[in-house]
Amino acid sequence: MYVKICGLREPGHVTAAVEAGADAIGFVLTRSSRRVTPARARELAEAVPPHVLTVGVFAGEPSEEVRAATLEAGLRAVQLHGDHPHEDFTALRDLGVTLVRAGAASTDLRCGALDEDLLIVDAPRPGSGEPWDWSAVRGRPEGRWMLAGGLDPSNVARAIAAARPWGVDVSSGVEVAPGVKDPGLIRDFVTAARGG
Ligand SMILES: O=C(O)c1ccccc1NCC(=O)[C@H](O)[C@H](O)COP(=O)(O)O
Repeated sequence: MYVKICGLREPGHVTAAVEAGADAIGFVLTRSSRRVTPARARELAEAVPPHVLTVGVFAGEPSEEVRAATLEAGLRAVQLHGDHPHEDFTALRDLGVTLVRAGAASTDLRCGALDEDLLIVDAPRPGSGEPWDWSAVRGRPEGRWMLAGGLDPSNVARAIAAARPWGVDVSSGVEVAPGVKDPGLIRDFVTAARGG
């Protein structure tokens, strides 16, 4: 099970995610209480080993802004939320990073439909921690897709059983306060996602 921990802001939490065995870690570079600057994302990402994907999270910014922030932060992946058109993915392809499309269950559920490499099927309000009916997408998404939205260590196994995703993505569910991650919850989430 591929596991992404999103919205990291502190070096100790990045270390906790890497040591717990996360496959990807996300830095929010869009409007959010979890937002970090590209310079801060670079500092945080510098200690991350090459096998872990470092992801910049965006929502609605023009592709030139996404490109500039991704290069400044030195990240290995771009995650676009919202109604980004196909052209935005095409425009970012030459960056040579992994392209991730994120949207609610009402969007096109075929991974690669907009030439993205990975798909995240999320709650209507990304990063809100609000659970939704994960079983509603069971059997519908195609390709490499992650389930997100309201997951936490106590429900992630049930969510996986309900939706049968390729991977999972979490932010609020490993926090003790809005925007404040907890190393123990990060470890518990990764363990639970992998059936431990
Ligand atoms: O996390 C945010 O604040 C955020 C803001 C705007 C766009 C995307 C955002 N997060 C994207 C993520 O990948 C989250 O991990 C995902 O939406 C799940 O969030 P949660 O329900 O809090 O676990």
